[in-house]
Amino acid sequence: MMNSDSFAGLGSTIASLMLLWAVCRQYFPYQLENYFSKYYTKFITLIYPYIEISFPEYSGQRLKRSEAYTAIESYLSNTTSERAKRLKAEIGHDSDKLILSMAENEEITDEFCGVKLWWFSNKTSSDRQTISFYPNDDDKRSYRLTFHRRHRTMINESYLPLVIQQGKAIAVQMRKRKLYTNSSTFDYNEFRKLVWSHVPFEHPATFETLAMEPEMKLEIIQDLMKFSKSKEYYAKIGKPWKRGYLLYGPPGTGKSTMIAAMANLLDYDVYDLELTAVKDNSALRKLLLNITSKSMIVIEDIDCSLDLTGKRKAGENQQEENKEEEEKKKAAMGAPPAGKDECKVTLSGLLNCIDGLWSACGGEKLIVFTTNHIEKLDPALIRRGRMDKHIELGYCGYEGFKVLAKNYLGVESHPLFDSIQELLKEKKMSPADVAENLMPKNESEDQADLCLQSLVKALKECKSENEKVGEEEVKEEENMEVKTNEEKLVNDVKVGDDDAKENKD
Ligand SMILES: Nc1ncnc2c1ncn2[C@@H]1O[C@H](COP(=O)(O)OP(=O)(O)OP(=O)(O)O)[C@@H](O)[C@H]1O
Ligand SMILES: [Mg+2]
Repeated sequence: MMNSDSFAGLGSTIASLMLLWAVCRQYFPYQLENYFSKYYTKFITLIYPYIEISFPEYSGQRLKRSEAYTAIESYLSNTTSERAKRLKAEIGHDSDKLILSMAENEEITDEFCGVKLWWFSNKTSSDRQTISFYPNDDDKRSYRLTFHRRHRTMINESYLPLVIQQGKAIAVQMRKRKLYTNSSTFDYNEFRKLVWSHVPFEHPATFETLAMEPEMKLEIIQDLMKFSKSKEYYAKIGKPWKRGYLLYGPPGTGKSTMIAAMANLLDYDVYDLELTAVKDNSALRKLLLNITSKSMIVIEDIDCSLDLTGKRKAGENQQEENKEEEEKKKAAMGAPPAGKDECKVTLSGLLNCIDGLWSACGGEKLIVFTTNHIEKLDPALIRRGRMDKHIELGYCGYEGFKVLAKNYLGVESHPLFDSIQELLKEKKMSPADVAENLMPKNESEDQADLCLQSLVKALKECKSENEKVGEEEVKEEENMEVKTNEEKLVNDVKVGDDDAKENKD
């Protein structure tokens, strides 16, 4: 086997030959050029007995990172630390250990069954000048494997499958769970472009610390565990391996906390999708394609994220017309056109991503929506099959209170528990408010007594369900009244406009 020096020597000889050929070829007629080109390739193959395989990070339209590249990256990060001379360092899974991996444009050797191989981490940068705080999107990375052609079969059939398999296993081992968010980065060409950025996922919530009825908790845990073990089942019934959860209920009832508990239970990454920051349906598709397996896609407050309901309602045309008229008026006054940067994700685009053909990409994943107003959502968005499980998170019950008392005060029984149980039957307080009352205010010893007393006081002052329902009805009536008045006003203005037009005619 050649050593590194002779390998480099051979490389430079070939480079010189190629240069010579490039200079000479312009003096040949094309028939001769074809002839020589054929023999030139044969000649190079004859004297250069090595095979090179390239594994680019992205291929085609850069839609999805190559799985082979990711696996090789993990494999090499494990094997390179002793061999490479230039390394990059990153904090590892438990945040106190550095993981070293091969730097860009660095070469290392590996050995398999006595055969020597070379791995080269290649990075080419675009010549385009961009001003950005983020890594250049046009950098092209790849790994190149070089080996002697006599080992072709062994490398293809044994070594590469082993590298991929070991790489995947290492990736799972070293995996540090992440919380992703879609933020926009400046891009010279497209002006705005979306990428996922991430931080380590460190939310400590678990189902144990979650305040809710024990039967409901158990049912959700069982459902999640069953889902995570059902790869074959989903394949058998011909369904993508995904499950939709809709969490709904008043503010502070634990929807976001439950998402964290679900992610911690299943050991999933969380992709917090901010729909309003997504440019259009194809940007959404691209984002979702870059979500890996074992992930949760979360859209919080889906009713506020987009006007997903309004698009289908009658009267939409009227609204659009009004909008257009307003725009025209603004333009006449010299104002810049609005909505240039507006989010154009549509309901059908979102539905398509949730369970269209694209939804099968990426494997095991949960899609979770949260809302305070389930009644505002389009039925198509939350129908069973799309959002398979609807979970209502309600006001704090006695069982939930007991969990919170144990979490916050470390008490499992207390003389005040009975009166709290009675009060919780009629008063409607969110777990967030209960938790706030149970939070020790200082470090004195009788904190449990004080906190429970303060909770009893707060519960007595809190409104009962009937009062709350009555209040909501009044609010709704008020809203309706405001709406009707607004509509009347718009109509009056329109009628006035029409009259003026007619008079003019
Ligand atoms: N069921 C619960 N179990 C334990 N803690 C809870 C629960 N509900 C709320 N909390 C506490 O209250 C805080 C707020 O809860 P959370 O953010 O999960 O509510 P939410 O339902 O997502 O509210 P919103 O609808 O306003 O987003 C949390 O930090 C958590 O400490
Ligand atoms: Mg929330």
